[in-house]
Amino acid sequence: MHQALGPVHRHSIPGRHAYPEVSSQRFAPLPSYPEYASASNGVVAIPRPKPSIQLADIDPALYQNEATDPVTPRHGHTPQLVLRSATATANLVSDAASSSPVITEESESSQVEIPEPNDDKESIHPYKELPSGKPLVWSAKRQGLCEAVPYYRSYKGSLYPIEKVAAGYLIDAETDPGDVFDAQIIISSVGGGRTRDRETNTMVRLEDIPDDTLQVQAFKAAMELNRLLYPCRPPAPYAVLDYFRVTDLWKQKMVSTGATNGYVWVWRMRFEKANLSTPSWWMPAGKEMPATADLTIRAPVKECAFCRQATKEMFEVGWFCMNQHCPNNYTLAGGTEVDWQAPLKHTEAFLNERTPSPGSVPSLVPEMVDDTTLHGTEMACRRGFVCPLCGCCNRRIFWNRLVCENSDCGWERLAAMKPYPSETLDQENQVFDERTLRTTNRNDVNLDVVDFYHQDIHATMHIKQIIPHSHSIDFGSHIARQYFLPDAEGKIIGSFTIFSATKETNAQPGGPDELFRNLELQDFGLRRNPAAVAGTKYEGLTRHFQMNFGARYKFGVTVQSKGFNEAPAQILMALQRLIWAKNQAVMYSNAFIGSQDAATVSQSALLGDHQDFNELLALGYMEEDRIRYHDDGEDELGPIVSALALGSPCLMSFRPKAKQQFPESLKKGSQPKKDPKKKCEFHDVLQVRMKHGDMMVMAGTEIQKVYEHTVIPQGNRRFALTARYIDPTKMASQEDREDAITKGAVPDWARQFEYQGN
Ligand SMILES: O=C(O)CCC(=O)C(=O)O
Repeated sequence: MHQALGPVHRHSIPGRHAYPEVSSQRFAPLPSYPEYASASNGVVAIPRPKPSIQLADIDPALYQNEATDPVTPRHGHTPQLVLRSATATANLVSDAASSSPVITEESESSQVEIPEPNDDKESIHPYKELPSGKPLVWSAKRQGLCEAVPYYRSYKGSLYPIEKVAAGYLIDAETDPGDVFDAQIIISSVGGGRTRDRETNTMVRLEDIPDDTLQVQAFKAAMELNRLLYPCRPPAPYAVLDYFRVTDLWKQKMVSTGATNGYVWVWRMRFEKANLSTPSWWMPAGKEMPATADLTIRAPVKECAFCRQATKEMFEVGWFCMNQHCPNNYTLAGGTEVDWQAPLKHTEAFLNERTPSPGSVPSLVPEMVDDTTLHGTEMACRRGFVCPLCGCCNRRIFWNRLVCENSDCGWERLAAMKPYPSETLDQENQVFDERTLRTTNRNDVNLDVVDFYHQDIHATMHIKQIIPHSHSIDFGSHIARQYFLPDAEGKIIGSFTIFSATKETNAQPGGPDELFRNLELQDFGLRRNPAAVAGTKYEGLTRHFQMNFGARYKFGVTVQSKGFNEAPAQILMALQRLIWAKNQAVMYSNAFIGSQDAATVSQSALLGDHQDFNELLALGYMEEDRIRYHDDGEDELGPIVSALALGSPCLMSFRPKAKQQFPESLKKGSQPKKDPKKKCEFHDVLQVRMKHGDMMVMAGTEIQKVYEHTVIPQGNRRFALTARYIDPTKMASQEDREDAITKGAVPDWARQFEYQGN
């Protein structure tokens, strides 16, 4: 039986260990709140290794094509197209074979060496010649390419479309017979449609490339709009070739040993370099560059007598209709069937056709952002950049420095933060409030909280059937709302408490305002760290910046760490506030849980004596940064995690982990058919707004086992200072244990910051 609870009034702080008075709340039904994880778009990914570790805070864009999100062209660039990469030329047929681009020597634009790629390139092209030049823009990491250039932001798949028009293209690692890679012409197939053959370990085609794929449509659009297209290739794992245009797009029969009739229909395309008068760096030294383009050469176009469809004569065997649905397709003039099993060689006329210059061709090198009018955490600053010295595509790794990732280069520039204006923070809060209020009204959520305090739509959304118990506690300095989270059987496993600070609390000396204003301008070590496949070209950096203090916190990401005795005073001030919040949250949580029927409570929910925090992880978020669903459930962690929020507001959401047996009705969509092992995700059961100065406490080890949480900032500059206890006795080595004890000890001078909730 759960007891009925009466309202509590402001400024009533209950006595220690007494069961506090609490306010009961009505709960609204499951709201249809927005989903933040975007769905996959069905673009077929080029083959690549799976990340070796699964991590919650890896940049989500790595595993979903950014192009699936609504994309607006940035920097006002003409959409372009990119071609790729290390293995692309392995089987290029025809006259391109001996002249395919490979390793580079020196760039005209730079005296800095492009480092030797550390992937498989050399073993694939050992016989090929060095190229005559160097790319202006190149990248050792796919994430670097995607973050630094506006024309290729596709983390998955080979195509980068902008508003459904092909803008950048990565030449597929796999090739088809008839592919051409020349100084000015590239002929290739639309990506995707291949499957790995287990016996031969090669990629084979088993299915037609459908006409309505995103890729085919995007290339059609690019061709119709006469857009400039953009390929890229070795010598670096990713190297930008130049602007290209799609001149032809057609469907061709390709041999397939797996297909029932022995072939599949594949979309093919011909790219032509936009600026025909500039050298193509990827051509081997000594290879003659094409003479002035002859714009009069044209391959004849003929109409089929059966289907009336016009087809260009592009193969040496002669003209034939290429309409897949025409009864006369693949039949030569004399009635002989075209031998589609033999590689079809393109005619000289088709290869030598040239299109008149499009006029000015934009620069391949995006301009460095002029940040003089920015504050430093806006997206324009957060994006990567192309090194002005060596052309390397760089990710924004450090909070307030731009550093070229090419270790042979050394280019570096300070990117000092400017104070984030209070008015902008107010605006962010206002927008967030309005949005939340709309959702609140729409879903009739938590109205009693609004009514109760008449001032604060905290708009916590939760599902009444799942979280039936919550209460509010007024500390004067903070209003706390405490939610009791159950497991799938309904037993309480712990609590989540959010302490909302008043403006006066924030403004106190040593309070959140002062902490934020100090931390935002300091370099206290924040940086992004590899969260997946570190060291490879698929390495993914986290979507936020980290620095650890106190005992080392070992989770999937290796974060640099300093002892508390080396931490800035602001970190230790925050730590003391978090210790206060922890103690209050645990006291009230224990009081409520202790009052419940023992059968309805999990044993671990009631927390006995616990250690103070010995670790604090600082996270910095710039525009659009976030932390994905994850738990804080590492074995060495104590049962309580607490965080102080500074700066822009955020939304924190909890959902049961996919393996949990919560009601089916709580699931999003139905079981994925393609992958029966993949569990369906649950809806969020609790969403809480956290604003500047607020603190949250998660209490109970099982919470981390049953639920996962995500935090999505709603503005451009936010810090989260999250404290935990890391148990040295559970650490693997004596060295780690000693290190944790030394680094996790709070220095005596920090006792002056002890916080009493005032
Ligand atoms: O408040 C935040 O930004 C995220 C904190 C968090 O989820 C964590 O550190 O585990």
